[in-house]
Amino acid sequence: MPLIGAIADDFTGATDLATMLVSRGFRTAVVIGTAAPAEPLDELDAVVVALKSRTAPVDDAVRDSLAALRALRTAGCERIYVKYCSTFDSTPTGNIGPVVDAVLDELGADRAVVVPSFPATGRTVHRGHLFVGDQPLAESPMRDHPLTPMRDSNLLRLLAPQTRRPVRLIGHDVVRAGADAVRDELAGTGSALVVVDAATDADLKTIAAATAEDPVLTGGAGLALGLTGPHPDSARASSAGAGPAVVLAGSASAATRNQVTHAKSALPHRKLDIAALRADFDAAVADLVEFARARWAADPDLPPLIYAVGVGDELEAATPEGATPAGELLERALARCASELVAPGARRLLVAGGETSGAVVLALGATALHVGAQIAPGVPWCRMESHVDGQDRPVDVALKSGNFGGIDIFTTAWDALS
Ligand SMILES: Nc1ncnc2c1ncn2[C@@H]1O[C@H](COP(=O)(O)OP(=O)(O)O)[C@@H](O)[C@H]1O
Ligand SMILES: O=C(O)[C@@H](O)C(=O)COP(=O)(O)O
Repeated sequence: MPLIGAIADDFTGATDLATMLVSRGFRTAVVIGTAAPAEPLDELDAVVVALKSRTAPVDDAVRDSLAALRALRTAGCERIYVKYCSTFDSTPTGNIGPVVDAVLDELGADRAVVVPSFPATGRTVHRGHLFVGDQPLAESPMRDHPLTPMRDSNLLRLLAPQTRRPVRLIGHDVVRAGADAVRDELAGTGSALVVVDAATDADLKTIAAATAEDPVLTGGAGLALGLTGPHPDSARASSAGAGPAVVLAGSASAATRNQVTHAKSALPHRKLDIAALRADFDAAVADLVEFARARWAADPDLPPLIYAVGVGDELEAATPEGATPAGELLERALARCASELVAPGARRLLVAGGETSGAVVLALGATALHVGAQIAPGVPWCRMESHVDGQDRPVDVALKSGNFGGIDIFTTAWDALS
């Protein structure tokens, strides 16, 4: 029976956590929504449920998370890991606090640690303040995220309006005193969500050791660094990696913009045109699909890049009266491009952005992702079975979190497949 059941609030987050769990010795399945894993449960040590709940209305996020929780419990998962973004992406009305509260209530538990820290990707927490590299969260590019602008760096202040429980802090002084000190401090907190400082991998291991008996863990993927599964050699082989490739970049995050701008000098590229999509969605998508197919014909080795924004491009400031919001329109467009490109041959897709990845994978009708080779911290290749136009086709996908990956990831990620 799986030991760990995880509920991830977006698809990039799900594969981020899954690749960490695999590296820590857990044979891990990623399932979409409440789909059952394809593997027999006795061959799994962890199941990660990928939801598209990060920016959903709070009631929907809680409902979907509880459905995932019940499915995981039915599958035999003993501990629950609530995975949210390492930059704590959420709004004042949710969804991190309400989902964690609902999971704790359902399990009859009263407390959970809150650990977004992931030093390998530059996220650290000091006195409850979240840093992205050297910048406090609210001074980082996450300040201007189109869906979840983060305007405060203090996790206690961010979480307080989202939860019914008191929010407390365990600082570095206690963490550096070791797992017993953290465990003692936690024992005295009563019912609470407890933000724990962590700036290094060693801190994450201390917190994981201190919470080894906790039924609920919450955090980014970093906290899983402190978990140890029973199968150290559980990494799966990558797929054959054959077939036409495409990059679909819907993220507006700073790292993705830089990656887009960098890749434009090497890859054939097209920018999504919001006005054209609003004027005639089908025609605008057909144009993008035709572009990609023509580029494959001209040079099968170069993946075309279809993207939303590069460095210096503006986000749409306000949605025109009665129109579909740009974010939703762009997600739908990239999802449709994905299904219309898989049908005629695309077998390798690199998708940038959590919401975008959710839209793409759902449009491709997949029910599970099988984690393969890692491209960068938090970004693995995954194998999935797509179901488009009544046909099943194997596809390799990499779901890249907006802010993850090196500058050249759109041109070099393919090497990890061969
Ligand atoms: N030019 C733009 N104007 C408005 N929204 C945009 C623009 N470009 C991208 N977006 C939207 O921003 C959101 C980015 O979210 P997501 O895909 O989760 O990326 P990230 O992982 O960087 O958060 C998506 O909904 C996307 O459609
Ligand atoms: O924890 C993280 O940073 C990622 O796993 C993640 O959730 C990123 O979200 P997006 O940037 O929206 O892809």
